[in-house]
Amino acid sequence: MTPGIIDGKAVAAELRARIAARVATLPFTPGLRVVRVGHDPASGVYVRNKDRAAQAAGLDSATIQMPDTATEAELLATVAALNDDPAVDGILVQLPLPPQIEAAKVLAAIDPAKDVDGFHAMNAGRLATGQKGLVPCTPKGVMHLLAAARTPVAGARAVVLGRSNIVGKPMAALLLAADATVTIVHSRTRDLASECRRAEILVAAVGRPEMVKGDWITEGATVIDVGINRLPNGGLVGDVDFAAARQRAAAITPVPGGVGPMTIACLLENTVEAAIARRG
Ligand SMILES: Nc1nc2c(c(=O)[nH]1)N[C@@H](CN(C=O)c1ccc(C(=O)N[C@@H](CCC(=O)O)C(=O)O)cc1)CN2
Repeated sequence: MTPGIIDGKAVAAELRARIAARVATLPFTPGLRVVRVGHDPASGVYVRNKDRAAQAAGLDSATIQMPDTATEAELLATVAALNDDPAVDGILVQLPLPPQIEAAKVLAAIDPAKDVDGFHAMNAGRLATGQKGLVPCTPKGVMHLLAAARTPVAGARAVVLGRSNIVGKPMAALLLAADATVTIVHSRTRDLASECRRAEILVAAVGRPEMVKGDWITEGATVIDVGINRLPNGGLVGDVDFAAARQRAAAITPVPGGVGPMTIACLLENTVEAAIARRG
């Protein structure tokens, strides 16, 4: 591992190996179903990678492909059938969905016990109130990366840039549960740069290419870049200006190869947790 660079691929590979070892000891095979609607190319890559990783870990995994023209009612009927299927422990509906389908309605229809994305309001509420539940994969992966980088979280000043239901809010809740002092900042925050400079842990999840500049980083901070932004030339960059930020950060995640691989590893972790909770 390059000093200061948090190798998400390596941490994810270790986690996937631990999960595979755990699955091998179970008296049942955890089942995962990923539902993809339409043909968004990036979603195609992510869904394929999820399926491969799940099968490699010994899960019973399959993708349900629905056409671009699928209606909300058809998707809800698919979710209902998966809710009722005893062989299925985890259900994930890949986002984004086509415009004719209201994502919130579909996510609310997933059985919270099978909601391996952790997006259902029941699981979000459990996380917010410190109860056990399924936790969204990307923020969960970030907590694993902080542990791997040996970044102390308890008592640390953590700043989360972004307030989405999928990353920003659950990220803040997890950091708070780990006793960090947490600030959420966003596009309407006054003087974002000064707020970020206060961070000992900075998590950028805003979806704007290289928005976080090198001089927003305090010397010795741990910087976690959740952004995956595709440039017109086909390259990928995060939300942080990596080259500049790494000069100041004690530890930083690259893009690609940082948080992304952890999202998939944590999906497997959630599926196994859901299976154990459901099947005893
Ligand atoms: N239902 C969900 N939909 C989406 C989620 C999610 O967690 N649940 N997150 C993203 C997409 N995503 C997983 O679904 C995801 C994105 C990126 C990666 C990843 O490993 N990225 C690589 C780069 C890959 C590339 O070249 O494009 C990396 O960062 O190294 C994994 C999963 C939106 N939808």
